[in-house]
Amino acid sequence: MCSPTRSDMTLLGSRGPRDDEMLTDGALGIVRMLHHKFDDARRALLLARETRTFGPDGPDFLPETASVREDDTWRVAGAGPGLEDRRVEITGPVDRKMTINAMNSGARCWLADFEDATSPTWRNIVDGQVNLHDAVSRVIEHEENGKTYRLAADRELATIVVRPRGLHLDERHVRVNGRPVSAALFDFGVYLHHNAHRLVAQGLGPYFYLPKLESHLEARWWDDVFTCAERWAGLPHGTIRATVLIETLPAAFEMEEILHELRDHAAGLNAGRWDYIFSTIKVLGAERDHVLPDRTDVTMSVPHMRAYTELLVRTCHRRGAHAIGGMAALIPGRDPATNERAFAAVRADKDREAADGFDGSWVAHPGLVATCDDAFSAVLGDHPHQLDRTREDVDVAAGDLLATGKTGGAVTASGLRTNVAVLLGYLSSWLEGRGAVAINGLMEDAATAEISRCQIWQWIRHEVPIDDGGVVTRRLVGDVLERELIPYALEEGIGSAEADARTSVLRDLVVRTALAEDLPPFLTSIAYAEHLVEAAAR
Ligand SMILES: CC(=O)SCCNC(=O)CCNC(=O)[C@H](O)C(C)(C)COP(=O)(O)OP(=O)(O)OC[C@H]1O[C@@H](n2cnc3c(N)ncnc32)[C@H](O)[C@@H]1OP(=O)(O)O
Ligand SMILES: O=CC(=O)O
Ligand SMILES: [Mg+2]
Repeated sequence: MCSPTRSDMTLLGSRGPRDDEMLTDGALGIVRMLHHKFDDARRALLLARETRTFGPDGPDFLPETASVREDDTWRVAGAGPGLEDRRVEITGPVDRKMTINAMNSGARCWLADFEDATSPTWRNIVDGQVNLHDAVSRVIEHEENGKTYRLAADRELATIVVRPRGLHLDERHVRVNGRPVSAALFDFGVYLHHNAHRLVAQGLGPYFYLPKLESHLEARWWDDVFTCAERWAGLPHGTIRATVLIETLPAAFEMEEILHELRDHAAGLNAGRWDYIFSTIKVLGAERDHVLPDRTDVTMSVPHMRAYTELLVRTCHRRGAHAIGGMAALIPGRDPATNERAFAAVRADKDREAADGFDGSWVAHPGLVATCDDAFSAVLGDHPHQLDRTREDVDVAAGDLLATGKTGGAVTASGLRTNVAVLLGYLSSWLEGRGAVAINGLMEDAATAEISRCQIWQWIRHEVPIDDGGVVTRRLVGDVLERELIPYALEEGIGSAEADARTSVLRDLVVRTALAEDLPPFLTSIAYAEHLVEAAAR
């Protein structure tokens, strides 16, 4: 095991008032140890993602792991204490006010998000750890607009499930021998160090959501990380519990294997629908037969999305794991009529999931907790889950997961304009440090922005005809982009240096990530390196 001294470690980010409490020798010691033990393997896994190829029809179930799928005898560890009933989970960034609001929301769990909902500025990341530590210690407070926020004494608080950043992201403000550490290991290690023992003493545990996995080998990597971190921290094996997001197309073909690799630590799987659509376009996008219509037409009831969620429930329940549903993006706002439609749409989404056998689901806003709770309670009653519904009726073949051609819908001029507008709106907010934002009554985050970007790329690549008689070309998108940039220029003052600077950053990011010949794997990797990293860490 590596020594906890950290003479080879450098911190390059700005200092906040409470950093000394978070960036302690103990916290950095575990990050450094994990870096030495696991970062080469992480980089090898990322390389394997780049070089992985699929057959002409796309991914398939792996022949070499058939025995894992066929073996009926193994089960996962399942829910840890405090995770037995997950009928409603709220998600959100680790911002101080939202931490308190999420904990108090009445949801059973809170997905505390360093990933899709967080813009990973160094300050957001370290302050997020401060907020989590204060929340776990039950001392968190916040003042805003004359209101004091504190944890409710009169109701059960949400169980915290932390989502570290994905394997593809570096944390450039922390270096070991000059090399950035993995953002995932940083988020995981610092949280575990500061909170695991206190959580266990509270009758809970260190719980994690694992985002954007692409193979069971990545699950094996995480399992090794957990086992090593448990030993380092003096926690019994299996104290850590993970819920894996099945949110990439290749992972949908390896759900069983992912659970098997993590079986001593696995609590469940989640149907991360937005990244799943993004990944589907990324993996199949070069094939004309797989062109997807406007985002609004890629609903959860189209055949390939349905196959994915049905298989997820069946796989989970066969192995004793919770199946957690995904995010309906509609959120309440100020207009009562719009709200009524949003509540009805979210209710229908949660009703469908509950009827399909999911054990709980996600909401993006405290105003939707009751809607999700009602939908699941109507099916679960007093039972904490429905693991006994084994869904043996489900029979999903590879072709069902790849049946994008049966999606229906259309590519429209309005869908194209929306994709450009959402991408700009999201990027603009992300660059200012907000990783989730409401646009036109919908929650937008890194995953939904990725869909917009990839759809633009896919439609250009295939010169897809649109409803106004035209065809999507780079030139057409360029025109739409210039029109959609006007509000940003107006905000700064047309012709001003600020307007030029803002629009040129946004334009450049869209051009390089959506209009490029080859689709870059992640928008956030490019934008992070160029725009979020503080000067000292570039
Ligand atoms: C694809 C995926 O990965 S989904 C998961 C990742 N995405 C997310 O987690 C998004 C979560 N949702 C959000 O971040 C927010 O709801 C947003 C940004 C979309 C909208 O936030 P706002 O514009 O602040 O909404 P709104 O003004 O209606 O909020 C009302 C109150 O609810 C709070 N609130 C809203 N959403 C949340 C949330 N998810 N968690 C906790 N509190 C919340 C606000 O802080 C505000 O509190 P206040 O009244 O005390 O000031
Ligand atoms: O993380 C969730 C998703 O839908 O993406
Ligand atoms: Mg996601």
